[in-house]
Amino acid sequence: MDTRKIIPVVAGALMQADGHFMLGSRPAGKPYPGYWEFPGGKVEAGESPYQALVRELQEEMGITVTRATPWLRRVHHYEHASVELLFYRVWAWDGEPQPHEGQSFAWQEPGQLSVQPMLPANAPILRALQLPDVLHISCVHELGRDAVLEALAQRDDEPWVIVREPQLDREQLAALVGEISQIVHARGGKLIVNADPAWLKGWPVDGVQLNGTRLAALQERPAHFTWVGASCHSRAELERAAELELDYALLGHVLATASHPAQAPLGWDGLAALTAPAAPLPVFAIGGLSAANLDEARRCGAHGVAQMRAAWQPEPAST
Ligand SMILES: Nc1nc2c([nH]c(=O)n2[C@@H]2O[C@H](COP(=O)(O)OP(=O)(O)OP(=O)(O)O)[C@@H](O)[C@H]2O)c(=O)[nH]1
Ligand SMILES: [Mg+2]
Repeated sequence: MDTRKIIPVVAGALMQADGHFMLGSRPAGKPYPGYWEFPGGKVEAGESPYQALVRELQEEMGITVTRATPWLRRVHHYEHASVELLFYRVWAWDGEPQPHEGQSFAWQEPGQLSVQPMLPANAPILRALQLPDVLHISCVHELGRDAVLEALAQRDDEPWVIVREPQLDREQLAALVGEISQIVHARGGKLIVNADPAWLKGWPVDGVQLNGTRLAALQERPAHFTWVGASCHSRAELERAAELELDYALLGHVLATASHPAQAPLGWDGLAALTAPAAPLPVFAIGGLSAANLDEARRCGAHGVAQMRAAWQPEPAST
């Protein structure tokens, strides 16, 4: 075990509306010069992490952060130091980024990095930026197959769909997944299935979603899937999912939902408490939510939201 002091660090991903984000190069004279990172630095004594973020981005790039939300937490042991990194996503700021320390800045597209090398601790963070804002969870057991397929066919984005239909046997699930795959993949989306990973061999899927029981039984991340998520309800489950290096967790339920009438919802405060100071892996808030709850979910430490019934119903007019 590493007994060295762990240095608290904050870093911010400046976000554009289309999902592009900014990296900066580390200046000469610091550890890992020339490596690309999210701008930020060490938290000073007496500062909150958020205050440190605002100060670092002011000092290093001359911008004033006006809106940022906690996103991911990660401990990494370098040869020069052990660090606990709190990553924020920065949604709004005043001023134009200026290299105050001789660095370079580059806007990057998720999954298509044009600069290198990256700081070693940041691989999972860069991968998290490929995740969408919203996951759509199938609801055939309530709304019927036709309603779900029709709603999907009408989408004009690249939807990430999780098929979760515990009432279906393996053969029925395979048939449904085949149909949904055609629509999702024609749109450039991703398809994840909540089932025994062993069932999914050879199926046209991009990932597997593990329920709590499967997560608890797992010794390592299931192989052969690009994306692996888990359904979590507690801090212990979140930590376990992060240890297994899974890609995301669904965390809920946040609001009262028809599918879990007997259990009390977490509420927004409960969600924030479970992720504070930042989640160990990307969290999608779930439970009675829709895309309209995205800002609130992010304020409470989530990466995004997972929507179930709302995914297949016409979107309410925005207010
Ligand atoms: N800023 C930043 N630091 C990161 C990231 N990822 C990561 O592992 N780190 C590590 O966290 C530490 C941050 O320190 P820093 O050198 O930026 O600190 P600083 O701005 O306060 O610099 P200073 O102490 O030279 O004034 C370094 O050990 C760095 O390697 C990242 O994305 N951004
Ligand atoms: Mg720095």
